[in-house]
Amino acid sequence: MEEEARREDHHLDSFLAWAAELGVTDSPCNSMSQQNSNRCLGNSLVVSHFPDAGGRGLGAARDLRKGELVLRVPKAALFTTIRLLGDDPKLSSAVNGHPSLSPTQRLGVCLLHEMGKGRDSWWWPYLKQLPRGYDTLATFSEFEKQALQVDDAVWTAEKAILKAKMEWRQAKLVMEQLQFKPKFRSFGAWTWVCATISSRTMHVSWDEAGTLCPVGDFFNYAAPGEESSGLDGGCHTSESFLEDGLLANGIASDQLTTKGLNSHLDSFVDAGFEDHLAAYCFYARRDYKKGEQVLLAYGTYTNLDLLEHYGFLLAKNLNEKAFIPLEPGILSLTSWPQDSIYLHADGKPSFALLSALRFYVSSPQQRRSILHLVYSGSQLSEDNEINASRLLSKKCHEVLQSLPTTTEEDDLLLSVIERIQDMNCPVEVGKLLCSFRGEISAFLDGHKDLPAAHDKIVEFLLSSRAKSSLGKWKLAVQWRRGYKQIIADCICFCTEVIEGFSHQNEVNIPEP
Ligand SMILES: C[S@@+](CC[C@H](N)C(=O)[O-])C[C@H]1O[C@@H](n2cnc3c(N)ncnc32)[C@H](O)[C@@H]1O
Repeated sequence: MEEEARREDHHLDSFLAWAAELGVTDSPCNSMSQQNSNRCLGNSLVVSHFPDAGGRGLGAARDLRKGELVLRVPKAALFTTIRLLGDDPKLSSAVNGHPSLSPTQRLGVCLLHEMGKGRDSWWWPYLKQLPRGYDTLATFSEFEKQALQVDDAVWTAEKAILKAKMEWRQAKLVMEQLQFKPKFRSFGAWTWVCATISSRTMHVSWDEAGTLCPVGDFFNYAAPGEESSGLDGGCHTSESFLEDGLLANGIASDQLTTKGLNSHLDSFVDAGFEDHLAAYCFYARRDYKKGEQVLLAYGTYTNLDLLEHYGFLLAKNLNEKAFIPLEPGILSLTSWPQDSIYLHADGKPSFALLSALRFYVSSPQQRRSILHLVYSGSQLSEDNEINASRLLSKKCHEVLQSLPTTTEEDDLLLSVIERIQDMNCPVEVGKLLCSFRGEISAFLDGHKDLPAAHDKIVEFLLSSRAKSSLGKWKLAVQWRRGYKQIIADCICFCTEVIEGFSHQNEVNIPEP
């Protein structure tokens, strides 16, 4: 174990030295300090481990101020399709010979081609830093997918898997033509490459697939808007650094100082490629104390989005939404787009959902005259509000009853999964297996090739294959647990609304 950690540290040091040679730096523009250093970090950022927020990430090497430029990754260090094809005429002619490939497929083929070169690749120090496995939905097995329980989520996973399979079949032709070794043209390799691209690329204007950005891709995620509830309260970030660069917002490089940026913070984006500096630039979204993790807002995502594209979810996600099945009658009466009809993270119905319910429970004779009130979000009457809340509560109860496990069962399951994940002693795993056979049986049934003997099952539960699957199973259970919590909170919200009206009526009853 120690030997492995030492090896990883050594690889990281070599990578940071390699990046420094390419001009990657966390020093201010025009600073000479980096010239004496064989590492690209240390002035503003350090690589650290944040077990509860993304694992490896970048911490503040000193106190940082909101808007400070904290990292520059020059174009020469960006892993893009154009660069890779430009460096390799054979690769270029093969990839360009398949014009139907999407930008992501093209980048995927380039990345697998480079991986296939192993140590001979110029990019090897960087490639060694990429994760070996991912937990994105496209990598979920049938069992892990079904563990999501909610139809919408299972379907999202199914679509992600089907998309990866389709893209792989198309890309396989060019990978065969380039004589990739079987390991690098397998479906497993393709899901790895898709997850790498989906979770690590950054937006550039010249390629829809984006760019891999060495060192820049060490930043972990915090949802946009969180910084305003943190230290400073005033910074509005735009949607995502995947979307827009600072210069796209019209800021010239000579303004790239904290002071210059502050006047532009209303349209603040924490990262983007800047033509003037020919570099990908990263900015502090808020003030940071030395040692704190410096985070980026990759975009505004629900937990299912995060799981699909990045393979993780947030315990507290203000952008979380829960969609509940509603009969077509409710949906067809309004013109709200379907994706605006959901429950917020705190269980309250979205504006569109509440309006749709108010309209649905109103009498057909009334509907024409109240339409403008419905669209403006007004309450229509006490009865209407109570009926809308009753209907929503009923729908939520139906959803919870239709799911195979309760939140309490999910909590127990999560604690069992965590205990197995933490164990490395066969005797302890054996005991846990005896105590929680019921909970674990679905997981074991999901691994069809497993021998029935107790000691073989224990051996399997301690294997890296089981650990990877346990990690995905846990994510699926955490996701459905969060979904059920929102539904339960919505039931409480509806009860409060209904009780609020009866309480008002009691107060208003005139004295006899
Ligand atoms: C761009 S990379 C960030 C660096 C990554 N931790 C690494 O070691 O290379 C994005 C990945 O980091 C992890 N990650 C980022 N932010 C996270 C967070 N807030 N919580 C958990 N995992 C996170 C996810 O695995 C995600 O796919």
